[in-house]
Amino acid sequence: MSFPMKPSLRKYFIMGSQNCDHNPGDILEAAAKAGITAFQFREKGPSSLNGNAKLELGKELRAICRSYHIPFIVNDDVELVELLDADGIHVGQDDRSAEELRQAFPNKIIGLSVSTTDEVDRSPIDLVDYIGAGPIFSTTTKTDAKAAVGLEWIQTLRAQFPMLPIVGIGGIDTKNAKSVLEAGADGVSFISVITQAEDIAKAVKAI
Ligand SMILES: Cc1ncc(COP(=O)(O)OP(=O)(O)O)c(N)n1
Ligand SMILES: Cc1nc(C(=O)O)sc1CCOP(=O)(O)O
Ligand SMILES: [Mg+2]
Repeated sequence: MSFPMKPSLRKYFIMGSQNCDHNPGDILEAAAKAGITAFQFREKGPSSLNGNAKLELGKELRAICRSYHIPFIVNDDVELVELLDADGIHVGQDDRSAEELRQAFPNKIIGLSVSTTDEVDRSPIDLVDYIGAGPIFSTTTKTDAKAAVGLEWIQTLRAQFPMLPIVGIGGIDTKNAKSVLEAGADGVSFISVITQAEDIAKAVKAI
């Protein structure tokens, strides 16, 4: 299935079991029902699952995305992309290169993180489908996140790449999401604003 890139980035939810204090499938189902436009399976960091447990959770979350017709993107794990027939993969500067991924997956969505102009200069931007720009605001969800780069980073990227699909990430919540779009992003990606929400539907709609 193919997905239009910019609309898919509008409300891009990211999650792994390590982010959840109750069933991840129930959280994704509630978020999908409420209108998220893409999902990234990011099973990573302290207390995350490995091996078969990761695969089984991935299968469950993949099926939910299929039933809501939203792209299912895997973070980092190339093998899992194949095992789950994911719609795409998101990688950072220290992960598998976008060149290799484009060769392996000519028709899948490839997302790449960029946080500095040096990273942009080193990256094959023309080979990827979208870029993740962040952390826009400070975040405690990713333990090795860089210092916040601010909304100026979105403005800089948008000026350099007028047509490129861009999604902001890091510390995005119901109050500041609009400012990320106003700075020029096509969408926002977020974890804790949903996994820690008392009312997931209300939070997705507010974003
Ligand atoms: C949409 C989006 N943007 C950025 C990231 C961060 O990717 P990366 O820098 O590879 O860090 P990890 O997520 O792998 O810890 C992302 N996952 N998604
Ligand atoms: C996975 C991730 N990547 C980031 C980056 O800046 O590249 S920030 C981040 C965590 C985002 O979680 P929250 O929405 O809870 O702040
Ligand atoms: Mg990564």
